[in-house]
Amino acid sequence: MLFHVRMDVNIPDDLDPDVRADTVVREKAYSQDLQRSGKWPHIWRIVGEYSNYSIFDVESNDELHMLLSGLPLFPYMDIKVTPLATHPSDVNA
Ligand SMILES: O=C(O)C[C@H]1C=CC(=O)O1
Repeated sequence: MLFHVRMDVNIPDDLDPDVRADTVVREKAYSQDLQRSGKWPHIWRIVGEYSNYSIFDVESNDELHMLLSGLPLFPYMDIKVTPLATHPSDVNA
Protein backbone atom coordinates (compact mmCIF):
# COMPACT_ATOMS: atom_id res chain seq x y z
CA MET A 1 0.00 0.00 0.00
CA LEU A 2 1.36 3.38 -1.01
CA PHE A 3 0.89 6.53 1.04
CA HIS A 4 1.86 10.12 0.39
CA VAL A 5 2.97 11.73 3.64
CA ARG A 6 3.68 15.37 4.40
CA MET A 7 5.73 16.04 7.53
CA ASP A 8 6.02 19.56 8.94
CA VAL A 9 8.65 19.85 11.67
CA ASN A 10 8.13 22.36 14.50
CA ILE A 11 10.85 21.92 17.11
CA PRO A 12 10.24 24.28 20.05
CA ASP A 13 12.79 27.10 20.29
CA ASP A 14 13.35 26.31 23.97
CA LEU A 15 14.23 22.63 23.44
CA ASP A 16 17.66 21.88 24.92
CA PRO A 17 20.21 22.15 22.05
CA ASP A 18 21.79 18.80 22.94
CA VAL A 19 18.39 17.07 22.94
CA ARG A 20 17.60 18.72 19.62
CA ALA A 21 20.89 17.63 18.03
CA ASP A 22 20.54 14.05 19.36
CA THR A 23 16.94 13.80 18.14
CA VAL A 24 17.87 14.99 14.64
CA VAL A 25 20.75 12.47 14.45
CA ARG A 26 18.44 9.64 15.57
CA GLU A 27 15.78 10.81 13.11
CA LYS A 28 18.23 10.60 10.22
CA ALA A 29 19.35 7.06 11.17
CA TYR A 30 15.73 5.89 11.63
CA SER A 31 14.71 7.41 8.30
CA GLN A 32 17.66 5.99 6.40
CA ASP A 33 17.10 2.49 7.83
CA LEU A 34 13.49 2.60 6.56
CA GLN A 35 14.62 3.96 3.18
CA ARG A 36 17.10 1.10 2.83
CA SER A 37 14.39 -1.42 3.80
CA GLY A 38 12.15 -0.17 0.96
CA LYS A 39 9.38 0.99 3.33
CA TRP A 40 10.20 4.67 2.69
CA PRO A 41 11.17 4.75 -1.01
CA HIS A 42 11.02 8.53 -1.56
CA ILE A 43 11.69 11.67 0.46
CA TRP A 44 11.94 15.23 -0.81
CA ARG A 45 12.56 18.49 1.01
CA ILE A 46 9.80 21.08 0.41
CA VAL A 47 11.67 24.16 -0.77
CA GLY A 48 11.90 26.87 1.86
CA GLU A 49 10.26 24.82 4.64
CA TYR A 50 11.39 22.45 7.40
CA SER A 51 9.05 19.91 5.82
CA ASN A 52 9.16 16.94 3.52
CA TYR A 53 7.01 15.03 1.10
CA SER A 54 7.52 11.30 1.37
CA ILE A 55 6.17 8.09 -0.11
CA PHE A 56 5.75 5.07 2.16
CA ASP A 57 5.21 1.52 0.87
CA VAL A 58 3.77 -0.53 3.72
CA GLU A 59 1.41 -3.46 4.40
CA SER A 60 -1.31 -1.62 6.32
CA ASN A 61 -2.54 1.58 7.95
CA ASP A 62 -1.40 0.14 11.27
CA GLU A 63 2.14 -0.42 9.99
CA LEU A 64 2.32 3.14 8.67
CA HIS A 65 1.09 4.48 11.99
CA MET A 66 3.69 2.42 13.85
CA LEU A 67 6.51 3.65 11.61
CA LEU A 68 5.43 7.31 11.77
CA SER A 69 4.83 7.31 15.51
CA GLY A 70 8.33 5.85 15.97
CA LEU A 71 9.99 8.85 14.32
CA PRO A 72 12.25 10.53 16.90
CA LEU A 73 10.86 13.89 15.70
CA PHE A 74 7.25 12.63 15.89
CA PRO A 75 6.42 14.74 19.00
CA TYR A 76 7.43 17.84 17.01
CA MET A 77 5.72 17.04 13.72
CA ASP A 78 2.41 17.72 12.06
CA ILE A 79 1.80 14.81 9.69
CA LYS A 80 -0.73 14.58 6.87
CA VAL A 81 -1.27 11.16 5.25
CA THR A 82 -2.90 10.59 1.86
CA PRO A 83 -3.61 6.99 0.74
CA LEU A 84 -2.77 6.42 -2.94
CA ALA A 85 -4.61 4.25 -5.47
CA THR A 86 -3.64 3.33 -9.01
CA HIS A 87 -4.72 5.92 -11.58
CA PRO A 88 -6.70 4.35 -14.47
CA SER A 89 -4.63 6.33 -17.01
CA ASP A 90 -1.25 5.29 -15.58
CA VAL A 91 0.70 3.74 -18.49
CA ASN A 92 3.04 2.05 -16.00
CA ALA A 93 0.30 0.31 -13.99
O1 LIG B 1 14.02 16.75 7.97
C1 LIG B 1 12.84 16.32 7.88
O2 LIG B 1 12.14 16.51 6.89
C2 LIG B 1 12.26 15.53 9.02
C3 LIG B 1 12.74 14.14 9.10
C4 LIG B 1 12.41 13.21 8.04
C5 LIG B 1 13.51 12.48 7.74
C6 LIG B 1 14.58 13.01 8.45
O3 LIG B 1 15.75 12.63 8.44
O4 LIG B 1 14.17 14.07 9.19
